[in-house]
Amino acid sequence: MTTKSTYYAPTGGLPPQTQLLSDRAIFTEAYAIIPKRVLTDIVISYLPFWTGMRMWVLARPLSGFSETFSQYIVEVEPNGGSEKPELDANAEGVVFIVEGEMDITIEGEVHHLESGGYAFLPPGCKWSLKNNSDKHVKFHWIRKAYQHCEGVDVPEAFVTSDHDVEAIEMPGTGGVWTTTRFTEQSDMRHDMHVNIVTFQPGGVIPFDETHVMEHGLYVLEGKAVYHLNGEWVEVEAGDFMWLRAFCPQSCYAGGPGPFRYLLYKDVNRHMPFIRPVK
Ligand SMILES: NC(=O)N[C@H](N)C(=O)O
Repeated sequence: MTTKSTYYAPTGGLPPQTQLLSDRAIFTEAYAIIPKRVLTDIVISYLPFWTGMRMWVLARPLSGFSETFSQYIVEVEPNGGSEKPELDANAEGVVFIVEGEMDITIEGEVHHLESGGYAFLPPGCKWSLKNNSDKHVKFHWIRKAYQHCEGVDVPEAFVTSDHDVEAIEMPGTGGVWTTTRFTEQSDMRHDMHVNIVTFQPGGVIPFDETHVMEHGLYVLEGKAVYHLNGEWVEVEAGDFMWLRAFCPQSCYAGGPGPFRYLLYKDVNRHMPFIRPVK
């Protein structure tokens, strides 16, 4: 299936001086909302061994105990990139392009990724990245410490695109709620899923899902009201939601177009054993 999508990609700079001060940035014990207008020059970060890049950190483990992932939006200038993007040998990652194009080299093979392009990078994978185009490229980079499991292989790297993977209807929803799955749910090599969830206008999660798995949700397109831990929050393209384990969640897609988000979820593992069994 080939359909072109336009994703929200932040612009940086500062909001105009005329902007109202009312804001929807929220941080509670169960969730955080980072609205798109918070993604300004004030919150820019950089990383070692990168050139011509800046990034917005959307999520990272806070307590060092129960949170599983970090998520960045990375902007790379023409000719920018990194020969040593990942410094942690046990980190796996997903890269998802929201604007522009770039080349990613994985184990010596060069792949050209455009908007909607998706790369899975397993732990220990050798990869590098370069923007060979004449425009900025922007992408999400989601990272997690891989949970090895004796007898289960580490998954291999792959490259695909939102445009090449068919969205699957959630049972009984008549197609108003679909999920684009980039890995098979039954593939036990994977301990994280980064999928795209799409609701057509009026589509709903009709009950407060409550589960131990964490989420990062970045709104790629459209708008909705999300019900988070008993509170209604309006969200739109460019907003980020960080949901801690157990945060009750449901939503209502407001239209007029589809409501789509990139969804991180930790899956397929026992909870970590903190102490070895004697
Ligand atoms: N908020 C969500 O989209 N949650 C998903 N249904 C999920 O947990 O897979």
